[in-house]
Amino acid sequence: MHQTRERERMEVKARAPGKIILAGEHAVVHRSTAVAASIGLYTYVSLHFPTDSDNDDTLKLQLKDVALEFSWPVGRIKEALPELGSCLASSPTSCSPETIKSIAALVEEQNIPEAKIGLAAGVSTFLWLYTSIQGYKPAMVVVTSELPLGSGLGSSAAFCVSLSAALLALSDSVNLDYSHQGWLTFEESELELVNKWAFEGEKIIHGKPSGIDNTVSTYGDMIKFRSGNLTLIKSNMTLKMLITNTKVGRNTKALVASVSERTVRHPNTMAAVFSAVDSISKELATIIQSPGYNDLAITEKEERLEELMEMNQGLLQCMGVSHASIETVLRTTLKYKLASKLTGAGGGGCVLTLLPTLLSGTIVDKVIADLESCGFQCLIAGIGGKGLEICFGGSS
Ligand SMILES: Nc1ncnc2c1ncn2[C@@H]1O[C@H](COP(=O)(O)OP(=O)(O)O)[C@@H](O)[C@H]1O
Ligand SMILES: C[C@@](O)(CCOP(=O)(O)O)CC(=O)O
Ligand SMILES: [Mg+2]
Repeated sequence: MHQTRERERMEVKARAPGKIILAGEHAVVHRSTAVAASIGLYTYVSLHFPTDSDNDDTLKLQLKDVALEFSWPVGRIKEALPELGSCLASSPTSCSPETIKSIAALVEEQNIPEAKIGLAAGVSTFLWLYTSIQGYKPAMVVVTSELPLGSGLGSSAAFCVSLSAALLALSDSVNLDYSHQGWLTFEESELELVNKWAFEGEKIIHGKPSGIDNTVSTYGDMIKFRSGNLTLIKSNMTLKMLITNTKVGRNTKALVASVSERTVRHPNTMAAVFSAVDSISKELATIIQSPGYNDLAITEKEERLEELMEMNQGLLQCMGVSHASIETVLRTTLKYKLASKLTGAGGGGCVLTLLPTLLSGTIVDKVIADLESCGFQCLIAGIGGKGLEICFGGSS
């Protein structure tokens, strides 16, 4: 009882990282192996409940990056979603098609500008996760992100993971030390619960997610992932990747669906493509984990990785998810003998380029200048860092 009162006065902030997929995107949806690493760019979700004296009966959502604010009277949510609100936070369930429709009506009432309509899926996911975990309770939720949205760096998963974590942190389903100062990590069983809810959220945004993005965002580091199972990868080499954002917008759900449609049309051929990707991911994981004793061995490992990235890119092209802007990045980096592949869903979005250890800084600067002269945006992010963390603040 005391804990419940304490919780009501808390503010919680959760942060979850984005990711890069080193090999295996799309094929991982069709049960092939993929390798992903978290990156040092985060989405932050803060949550607090109004006090009785605030006399506020609305659920508010602020999406700072896109300058949008939403507000629903909790009575309206209860009326539209009477089947939710029983707060079974400890047992994640899927959102039924009927509930999706009712949620869509609540989102439509908010009149999202046409140019930002891609956000509707994120707002629907928010309403689903919020009501399932916290019920019909007034609150203020604020979201900010260092990740570009809809660019292949897993902003949707970072959103689902940080949101699920903040909601669970102030629920009965987890037992946390609210007096802890600074960032705190969840226990294994709590991470598992967050990851399951985040996966249910990703289903609303991706349609048919593999679960790799929410898993790497939850646990951090580098992982090998296949059919819902993860293996932690202990990297034995320093991997430096240049990330180029083509800034061509695209939508993961549509791209995942287009690969599935191609698979229905050419089942045997696509099975061979997915199987080749599976081998690429496994080989890539083996190389990253194998010891590299000296510069020669490291250069050899990097050359193998480059070849695998090129082969993976070719197979992604076979799946129909490359794009003219991605091809421009590939051509540009090839001028400097550097290998690249798209990362995430493709169709625009981000491209990875391996920067070998012995590559001079001058060349890196030249490639970046060349890519940026095409209108692209380059960044070098830390790979394989922390996963989900939370932090308490507020009036206690
Ligand atoms: N910070 C955020 N605020 C609001 N919605 C978000 C945020 N991050 C992600 N989303 C949702 O996720 C969608 C992008 O997901 P997706 O197409 O899978 O691309 P990616 O995961 O590569 O960024 C956005 O259109 C939006 O609906
Ligand atoms: C294409 C896919 O493999 C990764 C999608 O990543 P992103 O949403 O583009 O960051 C889909 C998935 O695994 O759920
Ligand atoms: Mg996504």
